[in-house]
Amino acid sequence: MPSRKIPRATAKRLPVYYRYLNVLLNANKKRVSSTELSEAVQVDSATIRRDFSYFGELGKRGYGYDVESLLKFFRGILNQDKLTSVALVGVGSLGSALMNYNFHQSTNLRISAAFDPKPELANTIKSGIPVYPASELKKQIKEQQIDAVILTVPGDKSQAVTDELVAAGVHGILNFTPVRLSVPKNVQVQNIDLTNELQTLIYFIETNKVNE
Ligand SMILES: NC(=O)c1ccc[n+]([C@@H]2O[C@H](COP(=O)([O-])OP(=O)(O)OC[C@H]3O[C@@H](n4cnc5c(N)ncnc54)[C@H](O)[C@@H]3O)[C@@H](O)[C@H]2O)c1
Repeated sequence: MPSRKIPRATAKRLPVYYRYLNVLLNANKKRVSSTELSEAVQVDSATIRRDFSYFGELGKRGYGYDVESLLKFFRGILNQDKLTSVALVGVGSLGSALMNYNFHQSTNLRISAAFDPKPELANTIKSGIPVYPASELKKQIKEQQIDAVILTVPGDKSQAVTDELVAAGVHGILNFTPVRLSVPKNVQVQNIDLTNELQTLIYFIETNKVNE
């Protein structure tokens, strides 16, 4: 798949489209219009058309989009065809919950290694995932060729751990810590901030009430 520069907001919507297209496929639907898609995924149809336009001519005017070919196309982009191993760093409350979840519904993502400095956790298997001592971080990440990491360490440890991850060759960090990490240009950081999400939700609840 050639690499294309697409806006981050578009990239974030792709898995949403992908999941809904799978629902349509399972319901034996052959095609979908951008209006139908828009209602189902709650993204306005102009945005959907613009998102899809980054990937060339995917649909035909008056026909809509062919569900199967769209899915095939997105599967390629989202790497759904190959198993992606990620590591988790920081096996505390949040880290343990994510390990227990381990993307069971997804066929292509799994946490294949976890790291923590606590001696009682080192070299154990937790939720089916090997936990290595933090001192082995660099070695294991390199050996297992892990590209993406879920970061669930305490905030004050996050930058030092990030520097180690970058040195080990990691290219993406899903950052659950409240710290804004500093990384080189070739490393992507996706910040997950539950407070932010909740505040956004509350904002929309209030706005909807005003418009009711
Ligand atoms: N984004 C969110 O919505 C959200 C929600 C809850 C917590 N958090 C954040 O997630 C992080 C984890 O929270 P928690 O409640 O699970 O904390 P926790 O203290 O239970 O777990 C942190 C774990 O990191 C380990 N650790 C410390 N230094 C490490 C290192 N160098 N390498 C690997 N592991 C190391 C600790 O031993 C511990 O097991 C915190 O930064 C917290 O602020 C974020």
